Amino acid sequence: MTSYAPSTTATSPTLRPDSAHSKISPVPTGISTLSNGVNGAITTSQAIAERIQIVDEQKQFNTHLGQQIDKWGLQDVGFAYNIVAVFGSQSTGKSTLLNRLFGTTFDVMDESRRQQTTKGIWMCRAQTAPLLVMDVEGTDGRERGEDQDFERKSALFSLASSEVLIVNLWEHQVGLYQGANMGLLKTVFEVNLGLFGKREDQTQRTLLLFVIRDHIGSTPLANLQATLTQDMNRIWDNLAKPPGLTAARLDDYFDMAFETLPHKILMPDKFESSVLDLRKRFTGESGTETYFRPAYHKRIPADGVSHYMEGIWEQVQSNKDLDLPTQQELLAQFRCDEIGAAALAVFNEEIRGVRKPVEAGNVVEGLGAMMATWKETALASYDHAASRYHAAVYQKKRSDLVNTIHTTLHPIFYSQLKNLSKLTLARFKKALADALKGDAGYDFADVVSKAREAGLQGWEASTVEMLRVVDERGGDWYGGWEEEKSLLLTELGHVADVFRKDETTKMVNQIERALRQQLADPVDVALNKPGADMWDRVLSSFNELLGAAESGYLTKAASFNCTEEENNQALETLRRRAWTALLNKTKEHTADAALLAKLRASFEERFRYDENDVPRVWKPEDDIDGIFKKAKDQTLELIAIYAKIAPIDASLIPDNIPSDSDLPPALAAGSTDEFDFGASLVLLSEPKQLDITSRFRRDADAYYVEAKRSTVSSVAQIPYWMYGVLVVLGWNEAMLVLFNPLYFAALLGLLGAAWVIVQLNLVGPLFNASFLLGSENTFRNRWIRLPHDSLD
Ligand SMILES: Nc1nc2c(ncn2[C@@H]2O[C@H](COP(=O)(O)OP(=O)(O)OP(=O)(O)O)[C@@H](O)[C@H]2O)c(=O)[nH]1
Repeated sequence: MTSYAPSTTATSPTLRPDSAHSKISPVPTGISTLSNGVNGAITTSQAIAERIQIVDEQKQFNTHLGQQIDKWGLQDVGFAYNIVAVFGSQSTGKSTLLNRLFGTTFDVMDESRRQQTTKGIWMCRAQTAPLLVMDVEGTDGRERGEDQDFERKSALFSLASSEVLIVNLWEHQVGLYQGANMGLLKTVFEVNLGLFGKREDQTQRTLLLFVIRDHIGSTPLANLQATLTQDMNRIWDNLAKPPGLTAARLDDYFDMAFETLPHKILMPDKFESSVLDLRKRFTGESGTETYFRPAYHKRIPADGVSHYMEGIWEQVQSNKDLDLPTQQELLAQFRCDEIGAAALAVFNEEIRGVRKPVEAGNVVEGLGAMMATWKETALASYDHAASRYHAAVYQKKRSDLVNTIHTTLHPIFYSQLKNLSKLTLARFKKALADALKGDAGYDFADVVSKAREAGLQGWEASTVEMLRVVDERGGDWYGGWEEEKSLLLTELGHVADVFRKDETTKMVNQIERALRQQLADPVDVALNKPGADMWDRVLSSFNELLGAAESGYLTKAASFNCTEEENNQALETLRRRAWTALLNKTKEHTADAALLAKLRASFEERFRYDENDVPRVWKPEDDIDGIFKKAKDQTLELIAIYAKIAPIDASLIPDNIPSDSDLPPALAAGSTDEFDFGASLVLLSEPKQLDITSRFRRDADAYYVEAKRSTVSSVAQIPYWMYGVLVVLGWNEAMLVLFNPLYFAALLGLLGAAWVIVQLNLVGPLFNASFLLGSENTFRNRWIRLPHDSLD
């Protein structure tokens, strides 16, 4: 079972860090917190003092190692850390040495019980340096008996991860070739050959640091070193080496260093000062060279150490061949995936904010720059942590990450493209509408080209910004972009066509309106002065104005980029409308009431005025009948003139006014009745002419009767003798009235009424009323009695 000791407090009261020696404290005083120096994170001394059993007695690996490394503040230091492991016989003061050297908190044996304390493999962080220290269970462990399996596995494990292997031994063990240490060294050399022997690149080395304890001083270090070197070479030479490595030498793989420490109990002061000196060789204090050389580093980034060690231990445990390059590659794959996933999680969180609005059809401003930033941030975060791992794996996973980022961004890119196209089209429409709002004075082609140019430029600027997110691998992005651009251009063309049609129609309408106004006066003048050349005058004006309108249209249409067919259609429409306008104008003049008024006026002019334009006063000797007949005949001739547009000069009749049968169905469909130019020349049908003729005759007859009556009234006189007859015959009646009180009273009443009428000025109105009544009766009687034919 794995165990995890989170604090310095020992789990057993008998197992406590050695603190008996007050001169050198395991935790340097005055240091309460430490910065790991990489990301500025502060790690407390309490956290640093924590230890962890990474492999327990049951040979289980502790999966909390990663968390502990993080707590020690080493997660982000990359390669800026070191690992040292200690080996040696049981109870040779290994833990004591490590605690003294590095301020670690490994358990130290209780003197009174003398039993093995370190079980499995423990790890601590050094107090003053980014150094991981491994305390390995003592070899020849009494509790494990003859089980050499753990010794081999822990040696393999330590060699695969540590830079420096401290071999801890008593002075008296030196030269004992058959001793436990020699067995340990043999194991170390064997597993080292298995691990690093087959590598072509033999730069991977390990430092073997022999620390000779309880050195009395009688045998100098040089002699001890020579003995140990001799022993090791002998072990190396006797080693059964794999084929191809028979010539391999010990110093091809190992560097050696030797240190002695005085007796801890007998020479405590010397012991402590020697430990202090030794510590400097690890920490580099006082500028001394350290034991840690780059060639010893196993090149495992600190954040991958736990996973790497777990993998190594798994391999070691299952007795499989431990292939470090494969382990490093596996670690790289695992860590690069983890780092990539973390970077992607942040990336996905960032794009979440724009995904909805873009999918809802909105354009997100500056999306290209945002996309680039998100991608850069994700890759920078990936590169920062993953670039320390196996180069090929790092590159491959980076490429996968880039692809995932592109795939995630692609739908957003595509939606943004579509939204930008929609926005560009809307802006294009508005720009055209605004520019064409005013009166003429704009060049349509110029307006369209400028608006299209501006729209396209904006679209490209925003979309190209997004394209920068992908490199040459974003082929589908570029393809989609090109496709969308050509779609947009087609759409812009359609919109411009619609506007051009509208503008053409508007222009034709304007020209038609102007033409109608210009046509009104000449047509009025001509039709109010009827005569044989009346239609010549009308059509001359019409042709002149239509010609001007047509050339006006063509001048303006030059800027519309219209096709010839469109121009022809527009001109045909214009001609047709101009003709309709002319017809409408003439119909105003040939409407019943208007035409009758014209005929009456013409007749009156001829009948009631003489040759000198002086009004006629009819006398009995005048030839009323003759004058009447002539005036009437001349007036009746006008009806035929008004009835049809028929100029004397037939060439004045336009020959390019299209009938419905000449027009394409789309243009002809607007009218309800089918238009035929030839038929449109006839303004009054035969029945209509007869009707007008008959109505005019009645009016003319009235004039005739009036003329006749005026001659009668001018000759009527009462003879004077009639007044004498009236007095003689009425004498009796007058006397009767005067002398009869009743009649006399009635006479007085009548006189009174007459006086009132005179006073109220009612004489005139009463006279007029009685005259009109009388005239009406007279006319009615005469119309009834006078047959029309008698007047012809
Ligand atoms: N003579 C002598 N005794 C020492 C020295 N260092 C430590 N001791 C004593 O040796 C005993 C074992 O010390 P540990 O540090 O527990 O030894 P260890 O090798 O870690 O023991 P295990 O972990 O059980 O293998 C303790 O009682 C220490 O006080 C030393 O330099 N000389």
